[in-house]
Amino acid sequence: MSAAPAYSYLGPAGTFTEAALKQVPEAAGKVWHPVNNVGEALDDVVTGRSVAAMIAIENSVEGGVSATQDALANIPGLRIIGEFLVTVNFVLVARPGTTLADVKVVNAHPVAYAQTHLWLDAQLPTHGHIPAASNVAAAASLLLDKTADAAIAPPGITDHHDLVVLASDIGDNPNAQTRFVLVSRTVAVPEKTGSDKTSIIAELPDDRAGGLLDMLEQFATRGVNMSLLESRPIGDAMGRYRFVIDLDGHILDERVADALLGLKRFSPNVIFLGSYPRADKLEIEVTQRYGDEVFIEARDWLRGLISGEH
Ligand SMILES: O=C(O)C(=O)Cc1ccccc1
Repeated sequence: MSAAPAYSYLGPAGTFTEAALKQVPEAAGKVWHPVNNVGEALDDVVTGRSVAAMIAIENSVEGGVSATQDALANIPGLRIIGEFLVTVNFVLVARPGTTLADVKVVNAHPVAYAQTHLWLDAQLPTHGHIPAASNVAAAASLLLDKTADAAIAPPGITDHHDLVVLASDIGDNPNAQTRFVLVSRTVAVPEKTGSDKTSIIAELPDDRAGGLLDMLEQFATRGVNMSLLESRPIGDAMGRYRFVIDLDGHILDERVADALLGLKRFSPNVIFLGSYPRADKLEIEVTQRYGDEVFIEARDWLRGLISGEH
């Protein structure tokens, strides 16, 4: 383990991931490791090179970041300890002297590319695409070789590199946001704050009618709202999927704990990724029927019946 606590993030400096890490007060003044991909970031956490890694997990335009969801499903011993939102917009940059008419090939991170395709299709209908490891790596590549003529990058990129902006605000959705999570090694869950989220990944026991409904019912009957439900192929055979789920609430909320117990009773694999404070600070309100007291009273009632107290 490294001497000073370090934090890993998708680099180089200037990425949206770095902007997310800047929102973490505990990371201020610590060593920050720029890495090339999610796997490397999580490997730093597993090996203890870093205490935590910031990784993109979902964006408001494209949905879940599949590389992140798959890595969290496959690497044991990790916990999400926080989430952070970054508003993302993009510029098209090029080497000085390039004009928009010169652009034949665009270097871009696949997620950024997917979020700018309306603009690209309209303005550069015949362009080619070279994928990059990050938004800043895309821009930096322009100064390394001439395989691409332009790159999609965060607006602040010209502070880091001698490039010119050919077009600004090229994102398809001006309000696009990306959700990042801070991931550490498995730790005890933090206290609940009243504004929490719980992330899990679960598999179904077999391929029979109503299996997914069985899973969803665990949450519905306990008043637990889902804010994300996505399927990802397990990868071992065609047609086998796991479900990536975000729940409103904390594992220390009785209704969430009870729903997880219900799920665990029939799912062959429930991965608990963590309960952590929400980025949107939304207070989770539940009707009295799903409050902690009602679950506790019901358990006491059952104990009373068994012990003969009432
Ligand atoms: O953090 C970055 O800048 C990245 O390259 C990943 C990314 C890509 C697109 C939107 C948000 C994050």
